[in-house]
Amino acid sequence: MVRILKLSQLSSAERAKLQKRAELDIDNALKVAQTVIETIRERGDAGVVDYVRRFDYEGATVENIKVSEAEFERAFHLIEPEVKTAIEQAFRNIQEVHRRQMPEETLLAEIETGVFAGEKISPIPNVGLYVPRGRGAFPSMMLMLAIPAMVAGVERVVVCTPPDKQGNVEPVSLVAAQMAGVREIYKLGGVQAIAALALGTKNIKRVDKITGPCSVYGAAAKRLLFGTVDVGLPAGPSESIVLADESTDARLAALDLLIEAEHGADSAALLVTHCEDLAIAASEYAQEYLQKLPDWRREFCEAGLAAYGGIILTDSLQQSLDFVNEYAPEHLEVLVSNPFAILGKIKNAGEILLGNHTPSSMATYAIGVNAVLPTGSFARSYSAVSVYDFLKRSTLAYVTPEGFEKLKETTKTLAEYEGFPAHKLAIQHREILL
Ligand SMILES: NC(=O)C1=CN([C@@H]2O[C@H](COP(=O)(O)OP(=O)(O)OC[C@H]3O[C@@H](n4cnc5c(N)ncnc54)[C@H](O)[C@@H]3O)[C@@H](O)[C@H]2O)C=CC1
Ligand SMILES: N[C@@H](Cc1c[nH]c[nH+]1)C(=O)O
Ligand SMILES: [Zn+2]
Repeated sequence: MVRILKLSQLSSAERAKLQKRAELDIDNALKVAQTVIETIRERGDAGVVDYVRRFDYEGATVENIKVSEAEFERAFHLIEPEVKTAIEQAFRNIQEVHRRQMPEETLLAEIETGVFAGEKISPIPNVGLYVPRGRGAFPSMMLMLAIPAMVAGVERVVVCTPPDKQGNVEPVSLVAAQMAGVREIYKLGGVQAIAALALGTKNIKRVDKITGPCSVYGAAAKRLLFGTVDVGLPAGPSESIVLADESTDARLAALDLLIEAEHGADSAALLVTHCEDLAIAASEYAQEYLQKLPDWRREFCEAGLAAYGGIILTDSLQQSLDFVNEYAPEHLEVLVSNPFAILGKIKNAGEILLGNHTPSSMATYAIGVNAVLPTGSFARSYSAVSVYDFLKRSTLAYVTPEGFEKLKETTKTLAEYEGFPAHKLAIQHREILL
């Protein structure tokens, strides 16, 4: 049985534990990350290689941690035709979604007569993408990161992704990277990847921004290197809420509960409902579906559902919605009778998936929406990865002589009040010089 927790009977400590998710366990990873970062800072490429050897691939050398042309080529021979077709459809949809996101390059509007203001959009010049590979292969994440970066026009896109024990990068990820136009890939995972990208070494030029989901080790490295590099959104252990009412098919609720649960023992998968019959039925179905998973994935589900997840029984749909908004899940599936009717009440969620035909696995692979999403309650303020992660905005202004006349007194008055005489002088002298 998947545990059923009655919300009104939870102590504030139990609610806080649910809310906090697996971020609880980052302290140990921070210690590991600190040592690795210091070593890489001092020893550069040699330090990077030492840690690849220790954590991922014993045969790593300074030369072979970069994916070679031969490896790119070989990946095309290793991919199964149906996987290639699937990647191609995913690619098209992700590209289409992100092309539609692209804003106008320049925006300049007349704010008052002769006063033009707006912004100019430019890509970030150097970006590092982290594509995980620990408890799964993630070519889908390669697409989700590389496509918006390319659509945004980033000049240098570098990818780090862990090698397997034989030193190989997962081949479908290499095909996906090539489709998106990425050619600079290093076989680095966890802390050594984030540190190399943030600090730079002789062989790996530093980047301006790193983005991509990772386990607790990468997350710890990002936390320590915040300030050295832009570390993007916090995208950690997967989490989800399936929101259900009395109309929901308990089998769908149970199936979708397991989607996020299977990522790892640190995943938080919740089913939230005010309907007790549904809660009990979904718990039983989930138990049944768990038997269809291989042992290691089932064990992930069981551990995560017992520690951070389960079924939350509320008193009403409104209380369920309040819980959702407080929790701010990465993924939210709305399986209630009329999902559009409650859309306006959903305030905090990385992704909102409406109705019975929109399971989160489809959003991860095929719809085209970005599946790299904020976790750990950061959906309260962060958004899914998008072209905006790879763009920055410069404000832009142009004032005509007529506009200058309109703004000069205000500028002088405020400069005087704030005590900045040079600010005022620049206006006063213009009145004489121009
Ligand atoms: N929020 C989002 O949008 C997404 C989140 N995810 C999450 O990202 C995470 C990916 O994690 P993983 O699959 O584990 O891949 P990962 O690539 O982040 O982790 C593997 C790396 O961790 C390092 N590592 C492993 N054990 C270590 C140790 N004892 N000490 C130091 N370093 C160690 C190794 O260098 C290895 O390369 C999962 O939690 C998954 O749920 C995945 C996709 C999307
Ligand atoms: N659904 C995942 C992403 C994923 C990629 N592959 C499988 N799952 C997430 O929550 O973040
Ligand atoms: Zn997933």
